[in-house]
Amino acid sequence: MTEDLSFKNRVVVITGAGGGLGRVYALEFAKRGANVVVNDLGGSLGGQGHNARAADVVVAEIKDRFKIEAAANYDSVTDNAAGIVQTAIDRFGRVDVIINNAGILRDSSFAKMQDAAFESVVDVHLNGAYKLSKAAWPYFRRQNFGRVVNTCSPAGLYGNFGQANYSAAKMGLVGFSETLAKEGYKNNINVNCIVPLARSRMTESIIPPHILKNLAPEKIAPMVLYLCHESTKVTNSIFELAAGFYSQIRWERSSGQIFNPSPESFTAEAILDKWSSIVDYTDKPFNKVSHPIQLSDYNALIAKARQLPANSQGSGRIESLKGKVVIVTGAGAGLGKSHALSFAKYGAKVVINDIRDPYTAATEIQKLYGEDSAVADKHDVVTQAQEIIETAIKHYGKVDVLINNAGILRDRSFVKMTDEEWLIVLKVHLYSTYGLCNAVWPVFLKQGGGYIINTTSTSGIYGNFGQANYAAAKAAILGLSKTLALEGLKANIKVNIVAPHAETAMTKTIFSEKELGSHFDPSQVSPFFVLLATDELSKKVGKPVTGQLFEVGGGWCGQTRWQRSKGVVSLQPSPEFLRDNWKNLVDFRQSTHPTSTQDSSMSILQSVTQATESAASKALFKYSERDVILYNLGLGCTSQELKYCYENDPNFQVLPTFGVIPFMSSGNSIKMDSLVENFNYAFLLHGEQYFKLNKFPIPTKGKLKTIGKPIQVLDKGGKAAVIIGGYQTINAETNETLFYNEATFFIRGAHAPKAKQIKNARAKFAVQPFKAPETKPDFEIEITTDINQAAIYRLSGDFNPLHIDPTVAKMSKFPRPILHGLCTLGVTGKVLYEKFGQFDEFKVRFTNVVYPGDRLKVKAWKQPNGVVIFQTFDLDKNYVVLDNAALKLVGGKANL
Ligand SMILES: CCCCCCC[C@@H](O)CC(=O)SCCNC(=O)CCNC(=O)[C@H](O)C(C)(C)COP(=O)(O)OP(=O)(O)OC[C@H]1O[C@@H](n2cnc3c(N)ncnc32)[C@H](O)[C@@H]1OP(=O)(O)O
Repeated sequence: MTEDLSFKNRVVVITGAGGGLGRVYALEFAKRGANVVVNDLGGSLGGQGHNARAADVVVAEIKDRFKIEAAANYDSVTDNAAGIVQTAIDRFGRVDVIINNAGILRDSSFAKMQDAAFESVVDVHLNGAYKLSKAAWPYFRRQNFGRVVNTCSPAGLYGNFGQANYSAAKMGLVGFSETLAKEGYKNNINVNCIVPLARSRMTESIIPPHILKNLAPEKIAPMVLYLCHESTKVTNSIFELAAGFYSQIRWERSSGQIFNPSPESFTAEAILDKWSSIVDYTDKPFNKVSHPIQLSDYNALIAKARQLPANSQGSGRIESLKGKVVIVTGAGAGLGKSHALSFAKYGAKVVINDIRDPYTAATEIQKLYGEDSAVADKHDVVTQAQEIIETAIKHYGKVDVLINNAGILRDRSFVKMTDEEWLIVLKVHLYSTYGLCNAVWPVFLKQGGGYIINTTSTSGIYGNFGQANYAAAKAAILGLSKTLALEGLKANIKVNIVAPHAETAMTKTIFSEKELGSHFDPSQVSPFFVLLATDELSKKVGKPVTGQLFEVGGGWCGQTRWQRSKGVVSLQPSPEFLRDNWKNLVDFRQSTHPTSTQDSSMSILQSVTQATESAASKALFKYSERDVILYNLGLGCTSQELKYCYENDPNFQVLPTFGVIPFMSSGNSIKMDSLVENFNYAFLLHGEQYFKLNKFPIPTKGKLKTIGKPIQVLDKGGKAAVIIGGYQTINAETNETLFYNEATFFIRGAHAPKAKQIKNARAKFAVQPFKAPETKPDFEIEITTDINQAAIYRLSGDFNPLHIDPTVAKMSKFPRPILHGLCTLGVTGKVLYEKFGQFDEFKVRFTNVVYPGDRLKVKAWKQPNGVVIFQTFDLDKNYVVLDNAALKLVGGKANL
């Protein structure tokens, strides 16, 4: 199919269209025949100022280039969203598409975040999108057609340091969109979310320039156009995209664990005992792993749960809550009261906050657990967060745990929802959660840690008819919490999120007839909250449990995470490309589970780099004397060594380790991301290298071709996956084989499932063990690497930013850029070649990281049959960096 998707006679409203993404969308829609309302307030990135020019310039450009009418609008989405839609109606008589794109940033660490920075960002992104959608909705319903694209961000899905406000707003848009999609379905109103990473005013300040250059807004527009076309049926979906990479992202819910729900044995200890099963994503007899758009079938789960015998309590007792101070908001009744009672049972002191009656619950707890066990607090969570924290400090001198539980419902279909109903629900759930977290944060920082458990809802995760306000607020809490978890990690503050399923006064209106009275009791939820606030949980898991989302109720406990399709890449994308490749785009068979903004962004950019390189690798590897000199310089050769640096020297030559260079340009004939799960280029390290030279000296120029294939794919206990590629390099003109390489890549955090593991035969020398003897070496030499060594070496073809870019190095968990493994190999190879002469086989294991500037010591031991075992040691770091290493001299002769 090649036919162009036309937008003739369609009217498209785009907010923030004076520049960046919005402008490119506007131009693309207009190019395809749409009348566009270019809305731009003309404000600065921080949201101040007013300047009509930005929208005018785009309108003029549209008219000039495409000879079609467009209209400028300068209203703010927060103050007059209806005015923006009105411009469409006044100028073009209808509105078909709205793109909620306008945004501002007010980044700051959570410790320093001001209320105004939180509120203004939520206001523009979330409330603005609500108001514009609300204004367009009646038109969409009447004409039985509408398309909405809301702009989310990786910061919303995964959290991002310094962006608590932005994460909340952007994730809020996900819950909001899911709800609108459900409500709009029967009127042919499609609502989707895009999660772009694009070059814009916003990203320019936070993404390194070499990455930015791939992030053109032109690569995002095709998806927006495709989603808005009348022939596109896609709705209620989320798409992550950048730089020509397009994928779908959806929720994945673990099969979880069922327990007998009766309070006698459904305890925090019982849950702790089965923790690994709760976070296990394999099918179980009672439940399958799922990719839902709604809550679990709790009726079926509780029916099965009730059949179970009493739960095992395991061997671990929970002691860490004794004397801890726990604030529970909305604790006068329902879930909050149940949480408070559960904490008190474990020896904690509870602050019972409730705006109506905190006293009855507090008295009940005091009667059970003593006068000092509870204190009532009647402050308003929306306006008196600070006072609530102070109640705890005044009575108990500290706060250890904050449970944000207070909530209200104002359910109403979107078409009827009033602005008051929207705002009050956001205030009670989202603004109060923010406010309380913000008020307790300095207390936790001072105390050296703390626990926050925020309450979300399945409506927030999946959206729910009639709950646009509640879904938006609860999803926003999710985004907020993910950022808090990231920011809190170093300070020992753990933040988790639970979507409870329980029948309370608040939820009475939304439970179906069938469910009411089926005893989804709060006691089936509270032990889970208790466990999340214990030290025992992280101790058992072996790392901090934080930033996680759980669904709990009726005796069932599960975890929910993001799953991303493998996606498709196009270097010259178009809406038609997406239409024609849609099946592949939404194919989840080779999915990943990104967990952080860095993780997600790096793997996207890697997919694009691979595709680019793969296109390039179809070409020849051509090299000249210039490339030879550059390679030799990259290994530290100097102008004192003319045979390596001057093409007219009679002995001009390339060092023999050049045999590892040509294969790098074809490395992407092996698609690493499809061989292992959770592949992330940022966590790839070169593990080992073997090569064989069939021709020496190596010609100083040539045209070569390399064909690579995976020969082994291994799993290292879930901690890493290893891919070993075999690469044959031939002279493209004579077909003569020049080199054979086996490269081992060690990918931290990846996993090779059984079905994908391969174990084909390897070269004999490559797998032979070569332990460094304990005897005195036959040869040793010190080499000082240059501080610029990686900067020069990369020009020979390995442009992995890990070796030059401090930001990428940090993402990969190194303090600064590291040296290429093959550079350490080459530096070592040079001194051994000069000492022992020509070799034809060579292998090493990279055992530790070398930093440019490090001093190295190479030691070598001559063996029978012309083998030389060697080892390279980093004198600055005091560790071995090349081990299990040997070379085989040509003809078995050594120059010793
Ligand atoms: C062609 C196109 C693609 C181009 C890509 C270009 C990529 C380059 O730009 C990237 C680079 O140059 S990175 C720089 C060079 N490499 C390094 O610095 C890595 C140094 N090594 C390490 O840090 C650790 O050894 C480390 C982290 C690798 C392993 O350490 P640990 O996690 O402590 O492992 P350990 O517990 O000791 O062992 C676990 C299992 O893994 C095996 N193993 C260990 N080191 C290995 C290594 N270096 N290579 C391969 N396998 C290795 C162990 O044998 C063990 O396996 P098993 O469990 O089966 O016994």
